[in-house]
Amino acid sequence: MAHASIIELSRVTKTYGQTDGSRPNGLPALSDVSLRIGKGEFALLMGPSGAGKSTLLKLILAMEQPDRGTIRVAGRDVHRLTKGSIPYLRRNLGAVFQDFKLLPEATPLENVRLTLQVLGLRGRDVLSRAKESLERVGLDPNSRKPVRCLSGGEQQRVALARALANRPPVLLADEPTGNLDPALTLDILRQLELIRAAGTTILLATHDPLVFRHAPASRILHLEMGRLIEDRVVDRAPNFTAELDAFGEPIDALAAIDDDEFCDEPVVELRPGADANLEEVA
Ligand SMILES: Nc1ncnc2c1ncn2[C@@H]1O[C@H](COP(=O)(O)OP(=O)(O)OP(=O)(O)O)[C@@H](O)[C@H]1O
Repeated sequence: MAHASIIELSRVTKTYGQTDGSRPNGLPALSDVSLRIGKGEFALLMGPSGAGKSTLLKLILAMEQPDRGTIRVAGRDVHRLTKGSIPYLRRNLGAVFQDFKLLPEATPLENVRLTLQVLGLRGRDVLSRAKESLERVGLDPNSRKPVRCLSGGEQQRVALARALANRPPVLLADEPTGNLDPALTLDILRQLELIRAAGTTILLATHDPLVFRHAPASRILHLEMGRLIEDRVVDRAPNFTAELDAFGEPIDALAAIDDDEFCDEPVVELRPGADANLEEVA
């Protein structure tokens, strides 16, 4: 089925400055990359370490500038946006990076709520949206635990909830299952599939073969040495049950982890407007 494009790269090349530790000889991190991702797709960006996956995501987020080429999100060239429009772009793109930088002393709800405030949301909407997005990823919005007491998988879910709280049409995820065991990896994939089924376009970068085998992707993009060597439409029905049987773990492994013995440290209350914390979330 043809989709209208929501992300479009046209002949994009990106070289990092040679003085800051990039590849020798100024080899581009991305070389003449063109691709389109349709609305509602689940695109998997594969490739070994150093292939250029994070660079591609950062270019879409306008965190890096291309040397050449154009990058459009929902038809708008993200590198020609006025400064004032960058927050607009960020609001439309949810992002989960591996170093998800949650506030360790804050509860999941505080983490999500503060991010929404940084994005400029105010009023009653903030709390209800924060709660809704935690519920959406299967977490209890009323949990009083600081996130440092949560398991890796639970923390990753908080990061996902934070990226989704603003209901962005597109979710960019860079190794969102890094450091998670196989059962939790599959659990995150299941969450992502639910998010996609609710209408969010997903671009997930990974070099994890387990993710490659099980992500319910509609498109496989393969980068190597900065070049897009494969762009293939696939039709994969989500199926997490067979692999879980093999691991002998229940799919809802997180529910079992979430018990009070895990951490009994008190929560440090964050006051609304605690600016020192806001900077870390942004
Ligand atoms: N800020 C930077 N400055 C200089 N070189 C960089 C920078 N970021 C990335 N690179 C270089 O660009 C190339 C692509 O890196 P990138 O992080 O995009 O790859 P990746 O596929 O995401 O790898 P990984 O899976 O290890 O994160 C690598 O050679 C890397 O060393």
